[in-house]
Amino acid sequence: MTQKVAVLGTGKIGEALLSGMIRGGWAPSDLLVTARRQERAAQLHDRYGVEAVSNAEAAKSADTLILTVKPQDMGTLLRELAPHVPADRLVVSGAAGIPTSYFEERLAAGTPVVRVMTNTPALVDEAMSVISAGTHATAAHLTLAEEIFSTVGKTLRVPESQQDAATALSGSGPAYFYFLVEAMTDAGILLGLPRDKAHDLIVQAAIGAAVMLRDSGEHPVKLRENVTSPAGTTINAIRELENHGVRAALIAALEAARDRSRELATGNG
Ligand SMILES: NC(=O)C1=CN([C@@H]2O[C@H](COP(=O)(O)OP(=O)(O)OC[C@H]3O[C@@H](n4cnc5c(N)ncnc54)[C@H](O)[C@@H]3O)[C@@H](O)[C@H]2O)C=CC1
Ligand SMILES: O=C(O)[C@@H]1CCC=N1
Repeated sequence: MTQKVAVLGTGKIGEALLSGMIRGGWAPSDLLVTARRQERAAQLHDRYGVEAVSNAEAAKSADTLILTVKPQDMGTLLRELAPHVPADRLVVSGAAGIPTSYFEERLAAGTPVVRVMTNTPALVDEAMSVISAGTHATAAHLTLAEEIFSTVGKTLRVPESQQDAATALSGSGPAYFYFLVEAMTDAGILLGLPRDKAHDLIVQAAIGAAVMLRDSGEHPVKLRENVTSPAGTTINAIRELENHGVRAALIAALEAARDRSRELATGNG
């Protein structure tokens, strides 16, 4: 049976997923989108050939509803959707923080809900999408969610109790790397390099390091030791990183992101 999938609230994440699904072989005629503004709906239709409909229409005609609005907009969207969503629809939430119970309380009894935390590298098919089942989601629902999100990268199943931590690590994760690249590019300027060259050097170092982390099978400590020559340059930099508490700062930063994800649990955070 053909699955009809609707993406509701098609912003950055929703569009990344939509384009990935189409690249992954989903027919635009099996996809629906909703958007708040008419111009956005028209833009999505022009770009991807998908039909843009109202939220109520999507709830009636799609088998799977993927909700990609901001956590703060989820309550409003659910109030709009609730009267129109039959209990056999699979509801997939892409929102940070909001637990599956939030949806289960607001939709028809027995509605299967799957919670997914993806990240923006979905735009280049390098996402990590972390997937958890709600009370009524079956193995088949999880498999379908994996099929959908695997069009934009890797997927990983975790118990829902680990979703806030996953959000702090991989949902927000790309931002930390961009922040580091920005800071190290500034360092390059301090050391006298032109900004564009400093940027290229750091980005290629990041790509090289990322590929080695993924493909070498070595522990990150070993990879770092291989760069760190006795009485060499790297150990001087590492000492400064430790002196400035960068490890502790990162642990505190991710703990703060995890706490914020918990706060968003009401959807009104
Ligand atoms: N940006 C990121 O890196 C990540 C975001 N997320 C989650 O994805 C969700 C979306 O985030 P973004 O794509 O960054 O936000 P966004 O603001 O780009 O997209 C949300 C879209 O929802 C639309 N919208 C809001 N209420 C609506 C309604 N009632 N009906 C139809 N459309 C409606 C907005 O107009 C907007 O286009 C959030 O819940 C966020 O927690 C998850 C992983 C990473
Ligand atoms: O900052 C946020 O709330 C979203 C969720 C994970 C990444 N961006």
